[in-house]
Amino acid sequence: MPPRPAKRPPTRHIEIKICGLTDVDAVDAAVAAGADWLGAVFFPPSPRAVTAEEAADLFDALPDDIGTVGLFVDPDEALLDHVLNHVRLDLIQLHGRESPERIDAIRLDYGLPVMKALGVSTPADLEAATVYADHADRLLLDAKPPAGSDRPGGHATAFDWSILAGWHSPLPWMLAGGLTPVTVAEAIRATGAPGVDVSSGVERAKGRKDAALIERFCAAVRAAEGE
Ligand SMILES: O=C(O)c1ccccc1N[C@@H]1O[C@H](COP(=O)(O)O)[C@@H](O)[C@H]1O
Repeated sequence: MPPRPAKRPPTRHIEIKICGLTDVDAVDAAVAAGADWLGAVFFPPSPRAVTAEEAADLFDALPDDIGTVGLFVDPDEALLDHVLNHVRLDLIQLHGRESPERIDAIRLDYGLPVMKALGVSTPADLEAATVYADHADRLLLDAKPPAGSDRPGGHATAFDWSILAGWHSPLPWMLAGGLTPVTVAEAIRATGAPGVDVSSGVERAKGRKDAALIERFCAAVRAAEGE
């Protein structure tokens, strides 16, 4: 019998962030599926918003190798103080119009790394990455919100990934915006993203995560790692 071809081991680890978690079943599904980061949204207009107390319940018993992310939009001190007094966060995601100086202040005050979200629709938008390079720890590239929206992300829309051709990020980065279990492998191939972030694409209804979709999303990423 001819020898069975050796299974190709993954050549890299692509970080997976599941964002906008609101219930313990989805948290358990994300952990079981091998997510690296779990995100909670602290922005009241979002259909995925949780209170600090709810996030503490979701995140308190996580394995040590899973990172927790708090998503904020132009947060003031009162909100950051309140959340960080209740929840163990490993990373602060800033998804608003925070300036480089504001990010410096938040990093200094709270002693946590910051991932700055940048809205992308044209190549010129990538210039912002350089502006934030010496201020943030990570970048998140997301589609811009539709005009008139009450929130700057979580709209299940992707941007044109070809914009990233030849782009070299000055910081570790993640790709976001409209990713799904069906599209994420192609997104990784097209952009070379070292990390991916999903919210809407693993929901059965707005704000309601689906364990099977989380499992399928993570499996698609892990399969793409070996390509
Ligand atoms: O999810 C939200 O409601 C949200 C609100 C305010 C800022 C960002 C938000 N979501 C983040 O946007 C990206 C992309 O999300 P999607 O996969 O396209 O739904 C991701 O980081 C979400 O957590």
